[in-house]
Amino acid sequence: MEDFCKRLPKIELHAHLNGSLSESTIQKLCQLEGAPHLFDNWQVAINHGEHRTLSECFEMFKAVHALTVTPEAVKLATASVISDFEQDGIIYLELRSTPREVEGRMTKEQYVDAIVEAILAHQGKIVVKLLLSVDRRHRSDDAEHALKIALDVRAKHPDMVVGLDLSGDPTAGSLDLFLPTFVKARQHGLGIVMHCGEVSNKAEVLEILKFRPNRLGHVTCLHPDLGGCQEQWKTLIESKIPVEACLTSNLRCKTVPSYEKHHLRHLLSARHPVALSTDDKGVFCSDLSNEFHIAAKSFDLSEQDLRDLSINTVDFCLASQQMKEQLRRCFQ
Ligand SMILES: CNc1ncnc2c1ncn2[C@@H]1O[C@H](COP(=O)(O)O)[C@@H](O)[C@H]1O
Ligand SMILES: [Zn+2]
Repeated sequence: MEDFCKRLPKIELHAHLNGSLSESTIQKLCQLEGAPHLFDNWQVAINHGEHRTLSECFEMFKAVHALTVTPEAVKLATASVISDFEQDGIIYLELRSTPREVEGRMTKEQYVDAIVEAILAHQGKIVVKLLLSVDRRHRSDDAEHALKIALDVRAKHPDMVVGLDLSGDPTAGSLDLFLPTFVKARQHGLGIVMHCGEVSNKAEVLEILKFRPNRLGHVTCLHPDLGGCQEQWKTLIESKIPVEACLTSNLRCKTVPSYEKHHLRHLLSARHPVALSTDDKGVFCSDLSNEFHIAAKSFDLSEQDLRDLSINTVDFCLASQQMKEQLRRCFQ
């Protein structure tokens, strides 16, 4: 089964750039920055492993963000992440990242340009699209800025940026601050993906479901067994909005008690559209093949079930119809 999961062509729709860096990429970035001690910081943070809480997970990103501080580093990081996904059998990747500036070294525009350059320079077969993230800890101006950058990049490279994401510490910020930007993004034809219900927050979950993003990330605390309630769960299931299910991420952040009790079980039994996703394969040390394998073991899925799961994910991509047809042909 492990080998089958590796060989199965897969689609990754929920991957944060700075959360997806492998140990060897982190090492290269430390060399580039001339700062070997930053590798020690990263190792200390990653070795915290199993015992992390959600807020400690967010500490991990600081260790990585200390390394992707120049356009050159961002380009190297992006190129490595794309190659890693390709080697894991990913045929289509929607990579997301939060435009970040580092005083005196990189503007947000340069940050995003570096990602775009790395995507354009990649020689392999994997198709890569970009989503720009809005961090809940930031201000509404930052969200507007992310939208502007997304539209500017789209003007230069029409098919590259496919949407806007809402992410960041789920205990910070408020949806209302950013909703006007997401409304505008939708009017401009961008796709919308939102992290939803990583912590219990009924009012916000219902507001997000009402807004109807193209896809939802996590939806962890909606089911009554996981801190939610019937109303949230029923509204989700009736919405039929595809869910990016991140098994290991949720387990490692301790928002679900075990794989077996993960809400993916309920999503599968309700035949809800789902896309297995890694979230942060570097931080949580699990690639997409491994996530498929875990799903198979935890929910008794057959090879055919996994094949169907993977193929059905094509429908939830934010790419053009033409690209979706191309992906379906890949599976055939
Ligand atoms: C664990 N679950 C999660 N929930 C919410 N946001 C998350 C996340 N995992 C990652 N991020 C978001 O992605 C950023 C890192 O990648 P980029 O610098 O954007 O490439 C984090 O700082 C956080 O804002
Ligand atoms: Zn995420």
